[in-house]
Amino acid sequence: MIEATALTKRYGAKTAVDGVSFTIEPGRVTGFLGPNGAGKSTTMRLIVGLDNPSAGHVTVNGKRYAEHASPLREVGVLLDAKAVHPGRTARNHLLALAATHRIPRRRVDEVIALTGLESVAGKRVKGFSLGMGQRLGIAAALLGDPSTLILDEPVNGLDPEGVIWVRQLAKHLAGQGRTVFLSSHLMSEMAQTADHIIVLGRGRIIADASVAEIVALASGPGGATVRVRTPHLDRLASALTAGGATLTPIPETPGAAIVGALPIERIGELAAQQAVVLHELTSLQGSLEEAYLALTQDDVEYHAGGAA
Ligand SMILES: Nc1ncnc2c1ncn2[C@@H]1O[C@H](COP(=O)(O)OP(=O)(O)OP(=O)(O)O)[C@@H](O)[C@H]1O
Repeated sequence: MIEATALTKRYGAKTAVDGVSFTIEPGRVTGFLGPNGAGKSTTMRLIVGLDNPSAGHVTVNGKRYAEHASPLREVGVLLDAKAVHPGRTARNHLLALAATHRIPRRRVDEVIALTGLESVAGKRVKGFSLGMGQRLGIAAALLGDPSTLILDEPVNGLDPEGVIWVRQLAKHLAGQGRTVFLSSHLMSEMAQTADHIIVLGRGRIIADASVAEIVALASGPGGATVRVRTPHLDRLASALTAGGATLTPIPETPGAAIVGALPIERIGELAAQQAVVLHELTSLQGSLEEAYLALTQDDVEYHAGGAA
């Protein structure tokens, strides 16, 4: 179990993590979602004592990371898969780690097999692809057979087969009663992997709930989340926000926006009243990806009168 209380990290004037409190429970996969720069990596570094908090505290199984007699046996961590001596072979890297933590050699072979690295274990790490490096990082995290796993962007660089492998591994480890905490910016991936999700935005917790609850939360009172696309977004935005809707443009798709707090039928009716042509009107209930977008993009939200 990981418990953070009012955890804060400031770098000069920048507050990377801003008074965050959460509990990561054992026996389930908890996803840590947030856009780039939200503070996910900083939070993970604070958990494992690679950085000191400016305020607040965080414990793993009731103690600060550094207070554990053998941290590698308590907490397995993948933070930066490139932090490996490039001239060493994968097996020697794992053997060196095992030796410093009095972990038996046979455990090295076990994690090599578990992570599918048998064919490259004797090769130097500097020739490894990003995906192979990620597998080696996960092998190192598993070495001490820890009850808590913290993996920062573990599917980064993996091929589709590797992504499914990480997904199954995370679920399997949680099924054994371990605490599994994974970060990602891939909402669709998290929806398939995590039982519980914490969404971080600009250093603060936006949501801490099950996938289903997060989708419902983003839908807001009075209606599901709906995606619209029109050549006349400004006119539609005025009509919808006047009708009580929230509207968040999707920057990558001109004319598209996520609409909340208004039923899909009412959105269609208001568009018709204003003679606004719709190229798309889609109900997004059930899509964590769109929910996440609506939750984290509130800074570009149209408000009533703001889009005339
Ligand atoms: N050592 C540091 N010195 C100064 N600022 C930092 C430092 N580390 C992180 N930051 C800043 O803190 C904020 C949070 O960064 P962090 O890396 O934790 O975010 P993240 O959610 O993990 O994003 P990403 O997915 O891009 O890594 C960013 O604005 C970042 O620039």
